[in-house]
Amino acid sequence: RDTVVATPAYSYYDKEYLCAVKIGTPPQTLPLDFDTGSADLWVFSSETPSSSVSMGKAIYNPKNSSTAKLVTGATWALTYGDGSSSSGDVYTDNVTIGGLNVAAQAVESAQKVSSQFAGDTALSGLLGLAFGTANQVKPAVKTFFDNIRPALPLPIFTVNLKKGAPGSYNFGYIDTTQYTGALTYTPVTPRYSLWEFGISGFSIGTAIKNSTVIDAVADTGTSLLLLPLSIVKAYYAQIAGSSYSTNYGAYVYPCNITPPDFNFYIGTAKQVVPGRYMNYGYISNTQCYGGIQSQGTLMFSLFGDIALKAQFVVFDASVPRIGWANK
Ligand SMILES: N[C@H]1[C@H](O)[C@@H](Sc2ccccc2)[C@@H]2OC[C@H]1O2
Repeated sequence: RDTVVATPAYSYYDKEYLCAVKIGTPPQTLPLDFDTGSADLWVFSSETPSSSVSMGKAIYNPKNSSTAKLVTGATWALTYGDGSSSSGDVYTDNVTIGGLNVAAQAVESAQKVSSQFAGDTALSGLLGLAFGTANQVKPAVKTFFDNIRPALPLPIFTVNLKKGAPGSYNFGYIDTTQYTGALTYTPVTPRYSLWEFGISGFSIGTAIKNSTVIDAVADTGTSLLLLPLSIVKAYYAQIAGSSYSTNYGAYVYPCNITPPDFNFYIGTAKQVVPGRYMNYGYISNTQCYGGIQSQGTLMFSLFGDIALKAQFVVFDASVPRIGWANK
């Protein structure tokens, strides 16, 4: 039974959520972005070029850990959906999250990071919570969740992100005080080693349900809610004064308007993303960046933080399946 606080970084628009992770002996604490959309635990380290390490950023230094061991010959390289990338070598070391400890967890040390990571002054790395088959270390290593799973009462973790406030990741149990109503589960098909599921339909504001199966991935490492272009257009058609900004490559809307709710259905259960959650930030004192954007050529929709922060979500590896509840 373990809980860890997820604090929004850049909290004026909740770009990402970071959790304190202790690595090494004595422990070195780093804020990591728990990412259900990838499966590698990598960190800024003493091996990361200093020009890529922003002032004050916490880094992992294996030389200061009596339990660090280099995994000879192991390497890793990642390119994420947003084009960011990182790569390096691998250590094993003690990793503790909340009260859960893995003695010889693979910790991937960054010897190279792309500009998106170098420019991110908040995070010190990522902790992947997708299925282990997505891990990019050669030869492959286990994810934190795969290592800790046998020690958990249930093979699950839950995600309770919040708008502009700290939420939590819980491992091994469901805290029923974190949601309202019922949890509704639907199967996960990990064909890309991701938490991929189907929604049975959607509705905008108070309109009736549009029954259409949509293939989606629950991704805590993605900030926005990315949907098929037809749905995105129908959504912004409900907001007077909204438009597609070629400057930003995104839909924007007048900040003084509260957008409609976006509702998605798990089976017959209606899951609500309130319109007040849709402001992803001011781009001027009148225009705001919409939280819903097009998934473009992606083969699935991406339920990122804009949707996740409105929900309580159970990532259950036993079936696998995913459970959703309003809160
Ligand atoms: N699963 C996601 C991942 O966590 C991020 S990597 C990232 C980059 C910069 C800042 C924070 C995180 C990237 O965007 C979508 C997909 O890839």
